[in-house]
Amino acid sequence: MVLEYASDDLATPLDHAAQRAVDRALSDLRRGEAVVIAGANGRALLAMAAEAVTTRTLNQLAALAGTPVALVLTGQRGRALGLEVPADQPVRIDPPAGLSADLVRDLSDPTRPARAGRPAGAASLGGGAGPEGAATILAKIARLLPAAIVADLPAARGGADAAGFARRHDLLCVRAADIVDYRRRSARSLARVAEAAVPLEDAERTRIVAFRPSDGGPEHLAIIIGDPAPGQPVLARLHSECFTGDLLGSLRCDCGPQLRGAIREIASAGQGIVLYLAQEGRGIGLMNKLRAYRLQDGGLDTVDANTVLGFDADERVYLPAAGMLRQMGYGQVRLMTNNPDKMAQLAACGVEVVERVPHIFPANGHNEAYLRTKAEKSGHLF
Ligand SMILES: Nc1nc2c(ncn2[C@@H]2O[C@H](COP(=O)(O)OP(=O)(O)OP(=O)(O)O)[C@@H](O)[C@H]2O)c(=O)[nH]1
Ligand SMILES: [Zn+2]
Repeated sequence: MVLEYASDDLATPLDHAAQRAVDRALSDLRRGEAVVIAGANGRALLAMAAEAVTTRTLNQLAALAGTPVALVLTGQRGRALGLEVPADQPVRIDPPAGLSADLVRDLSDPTRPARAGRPAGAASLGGGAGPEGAATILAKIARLLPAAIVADLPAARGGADAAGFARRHDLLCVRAADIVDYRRRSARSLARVAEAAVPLEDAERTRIVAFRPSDGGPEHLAIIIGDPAPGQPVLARLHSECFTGDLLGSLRCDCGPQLRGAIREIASAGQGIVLYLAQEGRGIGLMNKLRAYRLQDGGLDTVDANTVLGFDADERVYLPAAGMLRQMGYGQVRLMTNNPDKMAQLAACGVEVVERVPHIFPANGHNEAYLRTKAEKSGHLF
């Protein structure tokens, strides 16, 4: 997922109302409630997270909209179900026999015991995301399975005035375009909120600077070791949160050694920065990462497990990282990574990568296949 830095990003004022609407919609979605998503040309949908659906809420949604409910999946999930559809376009499934809560769960969650077959009534939605695509993006940002139940809101029912319909039924109305823009805007609203010295076992001269977006989105940390000079290339590690590896010492990945190793290496170089980014599970969230592990235990590799769940192989965005570095005065980095995509994305977000510093740790008896897949499929340079 590439979200490029746009040169007018810092100049245009943040649309707080748009960000607030998306943020509130995220929380409604996570509670299993419906939201109204307004697209272009007066099209509007009622949407609900597939993961939270029950027979009762499915029926409520259909009654409220007065139209049949459909399931929206990502193209990745559609392909995993045997549909010949583009991976990057949403798929809408209107089964002729209707949808039950069990069918919704089986089609959207590959960790369920019942293996879903190829669904009937599926159509790929080309030509941009539209409100259906926005519904899957909303589910992703909410760290849910990337699937939604939707029902068209006909004009006669209030679809032409989606905001009015939402108000009458005590629902939130959010614009599809604002959902699509949410992460880019959120990164732009990051501000330093707290800072303290935190001497570490391996790096005593360490400060932690905490960043928070003004829209209630995820908070990220800069771990600053020594006194790296602003305006000069800084030795930096962009570390994606990994609860299992960083905190518990999980042997399924290489994150624990990479985090501690980066701190040690930067301390011995004298100065540098570790950004600790809230993008657990390559951006799919911890719950979904555990689902991906489950699929890996069934034989899939780390990339296929993500796509079978309906995600891209890597859902991370680096705008927050770039924004933090730039706010602290660092426009150039010597990046500790084996991942060429990380370098390209940081560069696309306006931070120059002047050098790649390899960041390789030995396999541990459990993560050989994981590391091999990163090299073979994700282009990691080991
Ligand atoms: N979805 C998913 N995420 C994983 C899996 N294993 C580890 N992760 C996550 O992957 C991220 C670790 O990636 P990083 O080490 O930052 O980056 P990288 O792409 O490996 O590149 P490097 O900079 O070379 O380390 C963390 O967010 C982990 O939680 C997995 O099997 N599935
Ligand atoms: Zn990990």
